[in-house]
Amino acid sequence: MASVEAGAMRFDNFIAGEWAGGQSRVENINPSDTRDVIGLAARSGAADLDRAIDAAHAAAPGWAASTPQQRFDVLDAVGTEILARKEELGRLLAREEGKTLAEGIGEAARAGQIFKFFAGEALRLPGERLASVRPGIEIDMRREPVGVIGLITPWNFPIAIPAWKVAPALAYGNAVVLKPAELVPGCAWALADILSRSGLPAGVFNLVGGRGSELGPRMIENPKVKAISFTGSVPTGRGIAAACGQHLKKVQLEMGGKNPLVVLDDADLDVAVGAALNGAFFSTGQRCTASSRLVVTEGIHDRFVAALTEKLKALVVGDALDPKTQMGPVVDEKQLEQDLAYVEIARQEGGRLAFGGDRLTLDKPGFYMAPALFTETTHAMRINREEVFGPVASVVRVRDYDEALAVANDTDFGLSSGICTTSLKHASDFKAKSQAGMVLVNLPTAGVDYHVPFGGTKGSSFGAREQGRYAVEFYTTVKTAYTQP
Ligand SMILES: NC(=O)C1=CN([C@@H]2O[C@H](COP(=O)(O)OP(=O)(O)OC[C@H]3O[C@@H](n4cnc5c(N)ncnc54)[C@H](OP(=O)(O)O)[C@@H]3O)[C@@H](O)[C@H]2O)C=CC1
Ligand SMILES: O=C(O)CCC(=O)C(=O)O
Repeated sequence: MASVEAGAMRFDNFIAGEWAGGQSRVENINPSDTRDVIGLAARSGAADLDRAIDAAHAAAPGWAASTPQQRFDVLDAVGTEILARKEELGRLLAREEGKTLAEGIGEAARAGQIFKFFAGEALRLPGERLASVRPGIEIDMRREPVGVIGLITPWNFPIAIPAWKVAPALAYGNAVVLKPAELVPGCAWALADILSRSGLPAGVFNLVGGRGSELGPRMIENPKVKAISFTGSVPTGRGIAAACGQHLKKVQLEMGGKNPLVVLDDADLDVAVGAALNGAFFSTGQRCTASSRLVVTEGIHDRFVAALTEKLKALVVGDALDPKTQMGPVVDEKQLEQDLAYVEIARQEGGRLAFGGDRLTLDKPGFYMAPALFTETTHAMRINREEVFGPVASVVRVRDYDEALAVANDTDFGLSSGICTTSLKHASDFKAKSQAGMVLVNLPTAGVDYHVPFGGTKGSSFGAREQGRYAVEFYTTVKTAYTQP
């Protein structure tokens, strides 16, 4: 068994049950210290992808015919190994993505729990039986695997997002080709390594590294691929949806967010500040569920801003692997430039920079930035309309709950939303009227459970929900069978 702690690693493709290089190799760089080359990852060409799809296509019927017990055993074994190795995997994750060590370990554990959850779901494949409107006929509705599914994943949750796509796909009897983000090949490779020893037949799971802009369109065009599940940016997601429409392919998209956290006058200040700090800045703000808009009523506004600013001053930014670090680096230079550009845009729009927003020079070369908090912003400003995907949050001051709700809903996105209040009336009203797929009361808008549906409304998501029991919708197709006994 290869160890992910070993020096310079090779993150190969995994195709038809065998490890293979791609067309070329690309360096996997540590964003906390760019001198640290974690490994060399396969950059695949069209032929590599085609081989992976062919392998999945050949293996799909066998896996579709596997018993629930076989599926349970594989997924349970994968979950057990991930959980047993969560520190080591979390370390690899923190090293390649820049999340803190604690966050990395937490995410690895979440991936293990997801496999355990879907191991159980493999035993509980739902079906339905109804009487026919015609006499003497029985109807049953059964769920069958879709076939070969292409999974395209982003860099910000390098093990949890592959896990929450791969685990249900396998639990419901599909074969998969996983194309992870090029920035984070290590975690996908580690997952493939664990799957390779899980008893899964060759070809059911395939890993192909490489450029999404080249491999993605080719994957969608291939008639052997029956469905695509994607998490990433809005423009890429829209392009994938259009291409899948062209090829009449099932598609599921999880994209951006501009998630509001409403703070009302009657909120517990410590709870509100804690939720904002965690929701906006943990994981360096690189979460589609990040609380990037802080919508605060005027009675608590100044106290909230002062208390949050104090927390930000004390937040330790540094190397993700240093246990003292509370916020790691941004994932790469391109994302850092995007974050800094939005700080400038917000300044020019008239936002007041209450804290941070500068590139930080630490004792090692990395993509460090001070968390940025803007105040005096309006919801018409670009900083409140476009996803930054970094440690940048802006406060919008509002009169009362009604205005807060209107501002919270005035967005093209609808992934998650939150409210901090001690009023049951306002909490209940917000849960009913917030136009988001996930609503949280007195909690951060990010960091959600693994066993319940994940997804949003409006421009944030498209297609069936991910995670929990609801994942069955995307990863199966329904057959209606009539019998006259
Ligand atoms: N909602 C979310 O969870 C995420 C949102 N984002 C947002 O996206 C911005 C850009 O990040 P980025 O990583 O470039 O996001 P992308 O949407 O470009 O990447 C997500 C995944 O899609 C792949 N991909 C890229 N182009 C295509 C294509 N044409 N067809 C199919 N797949 C493709 C990527 O591969 P490759 O890595 O090779 O490019 C990656 O695996 C961020 O600044 C952030 O705003 C980013 C990550 C996650
Ligand atoms: O907040 C979470 O728990 C998950 C966030 C996520 O999936 C994402 O940012 O892509």
